[in-house]
Amino acid sequence: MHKGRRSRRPAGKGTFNPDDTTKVKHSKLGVWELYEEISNSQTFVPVPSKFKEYREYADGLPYIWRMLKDILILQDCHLLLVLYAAVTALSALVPAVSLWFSAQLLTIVQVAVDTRTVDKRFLFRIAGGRIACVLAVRVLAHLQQIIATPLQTRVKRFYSLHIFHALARLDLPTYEDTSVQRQIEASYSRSGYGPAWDAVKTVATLGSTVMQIVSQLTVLVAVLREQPEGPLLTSIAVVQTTIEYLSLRRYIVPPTIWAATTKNSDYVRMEGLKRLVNNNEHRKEIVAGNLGEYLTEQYRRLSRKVGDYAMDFWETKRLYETRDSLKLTTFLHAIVSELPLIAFSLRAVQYPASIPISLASLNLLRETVQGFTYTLLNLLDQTDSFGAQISDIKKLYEIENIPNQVADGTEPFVAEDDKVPDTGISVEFRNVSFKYPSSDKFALRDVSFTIRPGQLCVIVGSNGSGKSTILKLIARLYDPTEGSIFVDGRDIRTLRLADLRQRISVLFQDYTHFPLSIKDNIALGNPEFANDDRIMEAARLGGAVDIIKELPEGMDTYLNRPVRDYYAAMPEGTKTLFGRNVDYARVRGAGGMKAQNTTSLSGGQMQRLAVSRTFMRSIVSKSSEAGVGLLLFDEPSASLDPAAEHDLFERLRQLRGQKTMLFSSHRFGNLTRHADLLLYINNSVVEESGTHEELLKKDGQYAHIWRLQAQAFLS
Ligand SMILES: Nc1ncnc2c1ncn2[C@@H]1O[C@H](COP(=O)(O)OP(=O)(O)OP(=O)(O)O)[C@@H](O)[C@H]1O
Repeated sequence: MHKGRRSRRPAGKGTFNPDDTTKVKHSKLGVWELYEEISNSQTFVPVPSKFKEYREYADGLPYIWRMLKDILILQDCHLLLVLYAAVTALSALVPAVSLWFSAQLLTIVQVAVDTRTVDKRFLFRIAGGRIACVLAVRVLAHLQQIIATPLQTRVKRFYSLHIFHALARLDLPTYEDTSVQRQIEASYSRSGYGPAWDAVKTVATLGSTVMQIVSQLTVLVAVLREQPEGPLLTSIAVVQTTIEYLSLRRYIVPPTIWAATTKNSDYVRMEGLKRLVNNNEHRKEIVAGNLGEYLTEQYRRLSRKVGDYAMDFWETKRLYETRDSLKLTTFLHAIVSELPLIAFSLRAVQYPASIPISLASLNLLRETVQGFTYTLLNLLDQTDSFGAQISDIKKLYEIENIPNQVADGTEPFVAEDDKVPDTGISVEFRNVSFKYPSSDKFALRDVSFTIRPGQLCVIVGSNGSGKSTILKLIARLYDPTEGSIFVDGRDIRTLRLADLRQRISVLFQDYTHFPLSIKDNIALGNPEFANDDRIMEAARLGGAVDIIKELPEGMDTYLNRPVRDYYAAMPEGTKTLFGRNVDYARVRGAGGMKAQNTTSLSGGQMQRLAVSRTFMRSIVSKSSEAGVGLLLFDEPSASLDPAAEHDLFERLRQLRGQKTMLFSSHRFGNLTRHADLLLYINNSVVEESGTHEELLKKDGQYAHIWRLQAQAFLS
């Protein structure tokens, strides 16, 4: 992501269509195509166009108030905040004091011209005062930093927790919703300290800028009033300030909405080749395929073809900006900024007696105008970004209230008297159809079936037929588009989600390995119930004990360490560091480098760990803690070898007791023969259902595929 200025307006509504030439300006920068929204605010109309924006921000103000209240109750933050405000206010006053000293110097010069005498003590006092001002700026800036550090860390910690909680509670369709994703994104600011701290800083800077302007203006008016050329000086100051502001603004304001892409296939290919040789993942193929020379030749050819424009977007943009800066307007600006000097020279010719004082006034004026321009510019800039920040803060607080799309039910669904039910849970699908939120296609169409308590049901079907979807709907990750699902005769939409999920255990086909230790990965199957012995038992049942023993840190091993090691300039002989392999490709890339942080296991080994987690949840907890009555397994044996698969099914059968079990599989055999109910699903529809024998007798698709697989096995 671009580290420069952020676009200062919050993302608006509507869409950005690069092909719409009425609204979007297209330019070509080297290999890049830049599309910029033609925005009215580009033509400088600051005040009226901003009113609408400000009104929008106004409804974010209550959130700022809430933020301040939240920050004030954090440990010591009220004191720190008061100190921070005090130091900021003091720093804001320094320029005016410094200006006042400059004016005093002017008076001394004036007196000297008139009387040919200098009050030396007064002069030293003033000079001392100016030096003190310079020192004060440094000291105050340092103090501000010292106070800000603990403050920003605490604010950041507080809001990290806030965001964590807001995210952890989101359900799947809500989390996948792009508008929700955008809202989440806004709650992280580019500065890295979160929108809350950014806003605090902006409020402080805004206040200090206003103070600076008012105090400087007061001093300036007081000083210039006593000058014979007062009105002339003031008008020149205003003109010059405006010109400077406008010319600076031209460079500072980026178009609000823009996009850049490259359609240069040679450049894209070049970048692809670069990644290919830089990434360890592909090294095996490069070496085995003897691709080194070929790749270099390709790269050389492309590099020659694309030429000097083979630059990333920001480099290209900088290049073009440098060229733009040579425009006529920049020359004009340079000339205009010389005007005061010319005006005063002419004046001096006219009234030679006023030369020293005019020059001194001119100097004072120039110094002030400079400071003034930047302060003013800052103020306008800050009100802009402050508006955007208000809306970010609003989003930050609103993520707490994002409603989950799968609405919670109200009825309890726990075992009566906290006892584990002896029998499993029954499941019924009644005319269920379902489309994923992001898709127009039905993943399930009019599916109806009933699994009685304690039955073993296997759903078979080809890839993409809808097997996993059935399991996801039972766990209420999504709600059916049409029809209803019942567990123990009760509509799952009426049941409390936490209760429902507590009584179901699911092993997903696309299970993921959490970036935590193996121990945590297993324990999270049922964290409240977990202890070392139970985790070990779950690992044994999942067939993962041998794999874990092989690992350097056993149960405490992180397969994906979420925190990277950083190192630089390692001698080439250092193969491992902190027990992990040193990644030289990354060391080469930059100074301090993130290190390789994965320990690889095979697909089957990973699956055993995932199965152990499921055992932790469903089987180990035979006592009342979990009360699981329904086990859902989505292709649990897909990556297991036949012996491991056989063992797994044996253990599952022995341990499941009376619980209802539902498997999805596209392998026929071991499991399907033992099933009480088989559902053969094809193209989103349940086409056949019954026991293995019944379906063989029926001689339909199931029988056909069964015979195909049996033949393959026998031949
Ligand atoms: N998150 C999703 N968003 C949109 N479409 C999806 C999503 N997940 C699955 N689908 C689509 O829904 C249909 C059914 O998918 P499902 O995962 O239930 O099939 P499956 O029978 O389990 O397949 P496999 O044997 O490959 O696991 C497929 O067409 C798939 O592309």
